[in-house]
Amino acid sequence: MTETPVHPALWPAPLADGAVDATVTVPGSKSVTNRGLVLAALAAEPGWLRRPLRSRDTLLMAGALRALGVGIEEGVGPDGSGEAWRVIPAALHGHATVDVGNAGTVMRFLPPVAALADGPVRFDGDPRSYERPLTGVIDALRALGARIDDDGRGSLPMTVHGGGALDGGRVEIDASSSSQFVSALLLSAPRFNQGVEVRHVGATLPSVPHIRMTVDMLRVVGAQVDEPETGGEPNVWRVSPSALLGRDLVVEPDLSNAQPFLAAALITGGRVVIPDWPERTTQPGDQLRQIFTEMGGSCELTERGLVFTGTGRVHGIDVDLSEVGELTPGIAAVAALADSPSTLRGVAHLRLHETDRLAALTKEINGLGGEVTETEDGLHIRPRTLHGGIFHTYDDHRMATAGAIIGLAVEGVRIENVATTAKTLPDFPRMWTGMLAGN
Ligand SMILES: O=C(O)C1=C[C@@H](OP(=O)(O)O)[C@@H](O)[C@H](O)C1
Ligand SMILES: C=C(OP(=O)(O)O)C(=O)O
Repeated sequence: MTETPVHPALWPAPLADGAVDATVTVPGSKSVTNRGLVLAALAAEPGWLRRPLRSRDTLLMAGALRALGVGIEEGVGPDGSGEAWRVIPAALHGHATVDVGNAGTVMRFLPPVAALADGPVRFDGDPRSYERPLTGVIDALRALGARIDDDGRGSLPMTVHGGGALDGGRVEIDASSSSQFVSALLLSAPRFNQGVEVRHVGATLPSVPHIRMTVDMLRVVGAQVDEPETGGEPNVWRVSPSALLGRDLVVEPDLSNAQPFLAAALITGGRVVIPDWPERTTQPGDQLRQIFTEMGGSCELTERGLVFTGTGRVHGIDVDLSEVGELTPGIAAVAALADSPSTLRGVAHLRLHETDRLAALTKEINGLGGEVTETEDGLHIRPRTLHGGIFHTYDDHRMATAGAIIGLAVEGVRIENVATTAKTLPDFPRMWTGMLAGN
């Protein structure tokens, strides 16, 4: 978290005037869309990405790949249904510039791709991107044969001097500050001359389901991956060199972006249906079924999608969120409205996300009269009667949606810069008012 920003745009978060009852169609997953784009760009033949998320993070990814020479065209999928991107791989060229914005997936997943380009690729982004950890990727790529000029900072801005190919091989990294370091190396590894063996040597590893998502998606495009969860050595992933297939991939709804809508049902004692909730998924948001059930709701996976129902009673929770860190802001918001205290653990690395999320949540919930304290690796939240006020977002999409959740139950909450939700959910304000209108 940097200094409290001054922003003219204050969005009055709507107060719920009863139990919500709505069906909310949630756009595609950011994490799946950006992995899908990278894998399709590295494939040996064209592929399709259907129902991709179109938000700041994914448009930055598409724009960067186009700058490297990849064709990404608008179209309908091969079966004629649904919006789609057709991805046409090409020889990756250098002398390009990549704007990462504040997208972790772009700033981590693309430097290995740039190492395969045939010239320099300059990476730059929002001021916050300079502060987010990147050394794991930079050091690993150097060890695998890449030349990177970062002026010794270990962070953005930097230039990757693509050599047209990369040796690859064995590398040790400390991914305790971001699972995306591991995902980044694995995603491009089929194109490294020797593939890769990544060994994580740090004390902790956050967001493991996101690494599982990387492995699953690599396998879908034909890559051979050895990994801990299917009998491999703990903390070691191996990807063999191979050509990748061009696939027709349908992107699942973003389950982490379903969170505020599920929270609305939980808090108001209402019901929200999320169509197309996958039966099996590596998305961490799937764990909301369990977490929000423990906090007082109930859910059922039906043909219509996930039906989530609340009673209006919300319980506190003691939970380790290390696997699902990106759900923390929404869970903290619900916990602030609960009937008992909560402890959220295992998420120290959130201090280096879009903003310092632990500091930001503490400051903003306490600014509304709450009692949140930071612990070494999370938050302790004692519910208090909250009052209205400005909820600052620090350019963090999940801070904005967390404020909206609180605003359902607390009159007079105004969200500063709700437009920051465009990072992953550009239509959030309209979707939110639509849900409250019962659409
Ligand atoms: O690989 C991914 O798509 C993501 C991994 C996680 O990052 P960290 O491991 O840095 O928490 C998650 O928080 C982020 O929203 C998306
Ligand atoms: C941490 C997040 O994003 P990023 O991909 O930028 O790391 C997030 O979406 O909560």
